Amino acid sequence: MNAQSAYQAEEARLEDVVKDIRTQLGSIGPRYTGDDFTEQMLDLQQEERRQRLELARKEAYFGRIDFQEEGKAEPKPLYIGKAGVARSASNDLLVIDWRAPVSSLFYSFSGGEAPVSYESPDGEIGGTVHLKRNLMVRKQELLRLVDSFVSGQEEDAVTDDFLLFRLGESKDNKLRDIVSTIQQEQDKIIRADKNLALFIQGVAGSGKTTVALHRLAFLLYQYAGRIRSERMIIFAPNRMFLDYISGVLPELGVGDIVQTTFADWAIELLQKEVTLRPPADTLEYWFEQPHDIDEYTNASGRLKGSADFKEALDLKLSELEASLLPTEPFEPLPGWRLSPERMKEWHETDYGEESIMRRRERMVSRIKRWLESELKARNVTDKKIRAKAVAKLNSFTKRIPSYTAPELYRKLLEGKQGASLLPASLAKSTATRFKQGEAEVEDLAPLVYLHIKLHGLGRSYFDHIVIDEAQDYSPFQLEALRLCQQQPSMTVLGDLQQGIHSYAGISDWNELSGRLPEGSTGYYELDRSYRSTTEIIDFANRVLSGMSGTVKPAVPVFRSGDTVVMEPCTDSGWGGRLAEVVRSWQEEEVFQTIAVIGRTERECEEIHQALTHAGLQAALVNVRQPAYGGGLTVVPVYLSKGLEFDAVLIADAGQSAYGPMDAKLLYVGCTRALHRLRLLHRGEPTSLVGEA
Ligand SMILES: Nc1ncnc2c1ncn2[C@@H]1O[C@H](COP(=O)(O)OP(=O)(O)OP(=O)(O)O)[C@@H](O)[C@H]1O
Repeated sequence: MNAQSAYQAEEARLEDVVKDIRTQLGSIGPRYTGDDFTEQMLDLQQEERRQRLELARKEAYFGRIDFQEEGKAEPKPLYIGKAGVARSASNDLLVIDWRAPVSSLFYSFSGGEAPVSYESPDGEIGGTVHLKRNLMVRKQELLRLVDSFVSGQEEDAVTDDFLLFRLGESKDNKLRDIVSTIQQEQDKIIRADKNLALFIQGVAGSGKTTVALHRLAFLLYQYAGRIRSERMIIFAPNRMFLDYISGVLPELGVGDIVQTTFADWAIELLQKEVTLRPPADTLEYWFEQPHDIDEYTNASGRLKGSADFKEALDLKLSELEASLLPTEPFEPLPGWRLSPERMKEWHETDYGEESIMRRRERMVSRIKRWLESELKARNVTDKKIRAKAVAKLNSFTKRIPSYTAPELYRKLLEGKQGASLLPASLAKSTATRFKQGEAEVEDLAPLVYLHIKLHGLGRSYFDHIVIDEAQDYSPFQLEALRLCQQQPSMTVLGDLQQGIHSYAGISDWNELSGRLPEGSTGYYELDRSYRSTTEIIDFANRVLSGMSGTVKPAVPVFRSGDTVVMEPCTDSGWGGRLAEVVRSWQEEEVFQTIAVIGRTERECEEIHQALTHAGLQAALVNVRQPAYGGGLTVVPVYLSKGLEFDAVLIADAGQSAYGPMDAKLLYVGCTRALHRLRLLHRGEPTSLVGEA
């Protein structure tokens, strides 16, 4: 079939599919609003079907793969889309969901006549691929068709036309789904087994965040009925980032997954028993002034987040548990005796799996019940005697300790005991702060851990946990989250090379994965960067090479763009030049998002003033007002992490702005750019950039 008739045939099929989808949508009646439970359930199913069909109506499919299963006479064309659709009259599959086992062929097949296979619920299915076709459908119209493989025809070089087209587009202020162009190495992660804690180390722009979100959609499909979206959670570094990624799951037809920050989640779990010192104070401290290496190593966040601290608290918890068991008998009245041995027996046989304070509660009620039955058995009616017995009961049970997590944490950090757990001054200042009910971000992991050990999980049990920017997590945070699952099922992603919060995070993935049972973890690396042009990645790799330790350069997908420019400028001309560059970029009318990235918040204020003075309208992002709305943005480099912009201007890449300790920061700044990167520098350029 020639290209034109192939196009016409696809157009005709698309028309037929869209017509069928419309008919099906039209046949769905109004929503049920009554009280009948069965009707409500049916309505829910109907609503899910409606949403699936709506998704398919917009863009029915994006790919086709003709697969001839072993033993079958002919290949079968399979159309892959965001939602599976069966023909109304016959139940034939018109579109196959991208998450279905057979769809994995579309992502894993990279050409050739050799046999291929995929894992189905009934085992491995083998066969051969005859055609792989990408189809771009928008608003029910076929806009593009590209065959990346046709059996018997010579193969094109490995350029993925569709991917390059997609990457070349300009972006607004939201991350998007990538179902039509998921790459082989990404697909493996998305489809990996649920019952693992997957650790993903990926260079900047390798699609980690995107892949993790697609993985959630996959898990919900693959384990439908066994896991629920309300019991999945995504931890992201801040609310601005949460807003940035908020569109992806709805685009994939997935709702109801909690997306939050560790701090917000922890405060909620602790039932607001503490208030949080604004995280902005910590950020300001670490990013607005210089620090030496020792300060990072001995930072309070590292100490309180360490596995050693967790183990020391475990010992204290064991001591507390032991102290729950009365060593004295309970003797409410002369001659009446409940022995410690009996209480121990209750404790060990009946309350084994309960949380510490729940066991305490049960012990106290049991002692009460024992007293009640004794009073009854001995026929005590005299009110005075009863009151005496109850007073004894109250003073006896009061001696069995009871704590909330903040109370216990504070008690443990006071006095000599505190100095045995943390450096004395740190223990003291933390305990003092807790007197006012104030915690710092770094106290949240120990608090959550203590809370769950003391009071149990409640509703905070998770089927799956995603931790984004996990290089900024501490071992203690992982331990706290581990308590929220019976067995690890996590997607933990990040980039050690972007670990700019080294006053709290890790320097090796093993610090986190080593906390989990052997055999329960998996590790993947993503080296290809999809965000930026080759020129930008090559430049960022130069910055990376200045870092200490082993570094892994990002590998660009071949997409050439503008040369990266380093431009000297004078102090006096700086503000004016910033505005000139931005204005000229805006006049090109090709970029939807432009960022001017400053080193500190103070520098960003200066930049913002200069742009405003020149008549440009820019949004200023800072720690107290982190909101990203697209357009022109001025942002401190440490808040730009995770975001991306069509064009980036690093406001000052001079030696005084980015010293030898700042390679990760500058790397983060440069890798935010998709299509264009320029760096101004006042005075000497930073030595981190090295020689071209
Ligand atoms: N397979 C793909 N097809 C199309 N675009 C992709 C693909 N993979 C990643 N991208 C795009 O690359 C960009 C970077 O993705 P993402 O933000 O998920 O990467 P990341 O690894 O989390 O980056 P960083 O560590 O820098 O925050 C996004 O614009 C995303 O849409």
